[in-house]
Amino acid sequence: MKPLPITPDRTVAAVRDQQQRFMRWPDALLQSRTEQLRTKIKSEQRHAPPPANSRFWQRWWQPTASDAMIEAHGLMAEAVRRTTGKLFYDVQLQAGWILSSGSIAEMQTGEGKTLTTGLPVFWQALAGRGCHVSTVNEYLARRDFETLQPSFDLLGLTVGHIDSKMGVAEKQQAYRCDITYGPGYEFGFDFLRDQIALRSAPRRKLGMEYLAHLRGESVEQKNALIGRRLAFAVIDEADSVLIDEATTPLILSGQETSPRVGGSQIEAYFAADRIAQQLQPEEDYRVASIDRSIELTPTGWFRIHQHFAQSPQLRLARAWSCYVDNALRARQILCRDVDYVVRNGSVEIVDQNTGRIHPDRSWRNGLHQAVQVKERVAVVAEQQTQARITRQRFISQYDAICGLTGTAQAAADELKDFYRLSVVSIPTHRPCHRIGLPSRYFSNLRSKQASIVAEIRARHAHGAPMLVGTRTIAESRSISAALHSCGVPHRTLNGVQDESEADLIALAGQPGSVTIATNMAGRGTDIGLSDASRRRGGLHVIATEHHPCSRVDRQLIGRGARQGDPGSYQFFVSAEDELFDQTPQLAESIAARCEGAPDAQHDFSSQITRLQNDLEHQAYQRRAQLNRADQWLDRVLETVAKEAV
Ligand SMILES: Nc1ncnc2c1ncn2[C@@H]1O[C@H](COP(=O)(O)OP(=O)(O)OP(=O)(O)O)[C@@H](O)[C@H]1O
Repeated sequence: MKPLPITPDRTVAAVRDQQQRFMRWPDALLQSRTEQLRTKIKSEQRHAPPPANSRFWQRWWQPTASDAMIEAHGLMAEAVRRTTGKLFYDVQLQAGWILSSGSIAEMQTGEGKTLTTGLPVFWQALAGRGCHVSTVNEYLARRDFETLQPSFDLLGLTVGHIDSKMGVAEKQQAYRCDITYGPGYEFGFDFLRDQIALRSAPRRKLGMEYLAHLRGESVEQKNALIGRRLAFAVIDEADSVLIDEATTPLILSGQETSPRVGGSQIEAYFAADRIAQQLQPEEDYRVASIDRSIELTPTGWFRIHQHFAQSPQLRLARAWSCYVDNALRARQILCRDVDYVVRNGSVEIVDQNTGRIHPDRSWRNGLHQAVQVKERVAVVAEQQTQARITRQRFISQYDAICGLTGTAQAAADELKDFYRLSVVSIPTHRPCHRIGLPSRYFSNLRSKQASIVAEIRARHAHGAPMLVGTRTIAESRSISAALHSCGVPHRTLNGVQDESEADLIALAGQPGSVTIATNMAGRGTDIGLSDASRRRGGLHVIATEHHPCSRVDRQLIGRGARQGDPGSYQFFVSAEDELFDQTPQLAESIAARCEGAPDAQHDFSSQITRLQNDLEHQAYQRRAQLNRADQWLDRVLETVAKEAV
């Protein structure tokens, strides 16, 4: 599909004209018009030239931009109006056009991306090849699905939703729909599950596929696959998925069926934990500040092997130093209520990007077991990796994608280089009234937290709703405990709370409401304000530290002052924040200037921006390296395939 010339005004006017026309039509007529469009697009598809064999997107037929696209957008806009009572803003129609043209639309936080996705999704779903709406978590997948399901129903399209707790049959049903909502990682895991099924399925004899077709059986049913061909995806929070998580692999594990070393393996984890507690930092091992990797010194190396020689009964599945490395990582690097939580007698990983807890995930190669030993919970068998894929590589399996986010421009070059996607910025619907208060700096964490609590108490007295964004669960707990002790009522959203996420968010915009939240309330969370809250200045966001990536900071402050509402934010920074781990000079300078005078007017914002830029550049280089490795792998696979022919 060729990118369309962007003529926002003409496009918006044309879609509005179509919608005006449809406003007079009864529901049944909208449905039959959808059916006609679907037939037209399918016939175009049948007569399209064969696929070009390129690696990236748009290698298969895509519906071309035409009057049909304008009409489809008009139909969807009208269906949304009838089912939600909301009339698309001009900026949403513009963004819809950009998305249907296969680009990334940068819409500021709170501008209504959920409804906007309906436009490209409806358009692409007409081709009947399945369209995925990929969100960053299950809560958003369900919320967005429930928001737009009535509109798609009205137009006669089928729509489903997947989550990690569903069984195969339920998922298959959702995947057979025209549109499927789900968290991006779950689409990836299902893809891996299908790859495994395909690998182990017996090869069919020539003609069997056709016979199955004549019997009315679909190939997917025959193979008991979960999903189907990856045709088109709309990626919500595109920068998080395509950039921040690009190098995080999706790993599908299965329980180890034949443990290689039996019960003495468990003893090895414990022995490694014992020696790890005896090793001395700097003398026996060093922790690298850049990637937090652990390196044993020659003395440490000697000590661990001396220890091993005294335990002849230990039988190992890997080198002894790996056990000790895991035990050191578990003790020195991974922190409870930061990297993981301990719940119901098991260790559950916290996703650092989303703040969500994933009970079904585990660290590999014995690290998870080392953490279980440290926490003295039951040690479970190691799991074998069955299949893995990087997110970057998984996304490249789609024929075409488009995406939305509030923070894409900063990553525009990378999106172009790696994914061949252009970024188009969409203006805001109403002017933004967000007020940024000067950051406050402290020499240590203790004085920072005391000031945060004092600030919350003072603001609470005036009744403005507040969102306090913390980096870790531990910090959310610590601020919560401090507020308890001074009698400030509040709620906590950190993945281990008892209340439902939706209920907490529904209350967060009420006057006087104080919500302490980890990254769970970062991207996508929509905090609705009451009129009384607007009169008190809207939502005030307190960010308890800077994230290494400035886009994550912008997402957090973007929870307030949405769509022209009032709102404000302020950062609290301490010299002991994790951000400064790699720049001790900056930490020392903040500590020295703030010592004894925490509220003096200091400004380190330009140094912090520079530091964030440096860290983002380092992360970019890691992703570029992975991308090169992926391209190399593709070339190898292509060569192997050619030689096989
Ligand atoms: N056309 C519209 N008319 C009225 N309200 C709208 C319209 N579009 C969206 N909204 C409302 O605006 C709010 C924000 O929408 P939404 O959560 O989709 O924003 P977002 O851009 O996805 O935010 P974020 O960047 O935080 O993910 C919601 O309450 C939604 O119902």
